[in-house]
This record gives sequence, structure tokens and C-alpha cells, in this order.
Amino acid sequence: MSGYGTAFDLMRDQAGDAWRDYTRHPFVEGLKDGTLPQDAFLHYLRQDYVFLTHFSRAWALAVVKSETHAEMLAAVGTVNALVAREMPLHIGICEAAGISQDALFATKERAENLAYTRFVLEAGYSGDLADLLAALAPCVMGYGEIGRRLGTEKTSDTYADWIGTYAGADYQGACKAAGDMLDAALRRRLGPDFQTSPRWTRLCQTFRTATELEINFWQMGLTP
Ligand SMILES: Cc1ncc(C[n+]2csc(CCO)c2C)c(N)n1
Repeated sequence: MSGYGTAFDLMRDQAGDAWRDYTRHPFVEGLKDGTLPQDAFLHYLRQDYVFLTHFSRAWALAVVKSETHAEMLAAVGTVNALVAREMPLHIGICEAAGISQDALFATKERAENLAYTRFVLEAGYSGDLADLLAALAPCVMGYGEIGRRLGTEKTSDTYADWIGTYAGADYQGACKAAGDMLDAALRRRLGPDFQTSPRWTRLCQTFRTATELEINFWQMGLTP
């Protein structure tokens, strides 16, 4: 059990090898032992800034697709955390590494990056909040799992700040909240035994595709 909710555990099991390939990708192992080249890390961060721009739009769409005040509150809180905290963090790390804000804002979006965020947005545009959250979950919980594992297994402090962000209580709490939101959204729309709903297979497919797109994102990080 992950501690991130019932639906997430079931979807992760359905994703099979893809989940393992995402959370134990060579890029992740390079963060763990400090062997990831710095230029690959900075290239990843620049692309991730662009990623966060579109990811924030996807969470804003979750506000649009909400049906209850509790859903709106959770979604709007994530939009705020992303735009007011996570994005400035990336700007600060890049600036400290010599990448100006102008250079960062001018980053050309890689195809692997574009494919992922537009897939998530499309899941939301054409579906309801359950479809959108199934596409968002691998990102949120995957980094939670990676941070938690690297927090105890890391053998180098080179990327300790990055690991600490995702291993920390704040982020772990956000994963638990997102897992609870996913469970509640599925119960509301699919019923209490949501895994017996005719929609379940497709939601698991959406989760798996987003997981595969996360693998491609790490791979892109290794090829600046
Ligand atoms: C490619 C990529 N995937 C996942 C994350 C992690 N992440 C993105 S938004 C967010 C906050 C809640 O949605 C978190 C943890 C990332 N930064 N980049």
C-alpha cells in the first residue's frame, strides 16, 4: 500500500511494468547516486518549467470540471501551489545555475514534453474530473513515491534539495490529499465500488498512458 489512496494503488498495479520503469528510470537512479550530469539536470529543469505551465492549466481545468465545493477547493489549492510556489522555485534554481529568466521563458518545448501535457489536457477537455484526475495522478503520486524512496536510499547529496522537496512532509501530504480527491471523485461519478464500473478499464488506460509519457519525459532529460 502506498498511503496515497485506494484508486491509486489499484491503478498503479494495473500499470504493471510501466510504473516500475517510470519510478526507477536511470534518470531517477542518477539523482539518487549523484551521477546524473548537471547539464542533463538543468535541461530537465528548463523543460519542467514549461511542463509546469501546462500542468497548472490542467489543474485549472480541474476547477472547471469540479462538481462540489470540496473538489473546487482541492483543485484551486493545487493551482495556487504550482503557480505561486513550484514555478518560482524552478525560476530560482535556474537563475542560481546561470540561466536567466529570459532564457528560461524562451525555452523551446520538446515534443516529449508537449505530448504529455496535451494528453493530460485532452483527457480533461473530452472527459470529466475522473478522466482528468486519472491522467494527473501518475505525475503527482509518482514523484511522491520517488521522493520517499530516494529520501532513504540516496548515496549522494548532489541532488539532495530536489529529493528533499518531494520526500518532505509537505509534498507527501499533498500526495495523500490528491489520492483522497481521486477516491472521492471516482465514488461520486462511478459509485462506491468504482473498480466494477464500465468506465474503470478506460481510466486505468489513461493512467498507464500518462505513466508511459512520464518515462519518455525522463528519457528526454537524458538527451539535452
Ligand atoms: C514531468 C514532471 N512530472 C511530475 C512532476 C511533479 N509535479 C508536477 S506538478 C506537481 C504538483 C501537484 O500537481 C508535481 C509534484 C514534475 N515536476 N514534472
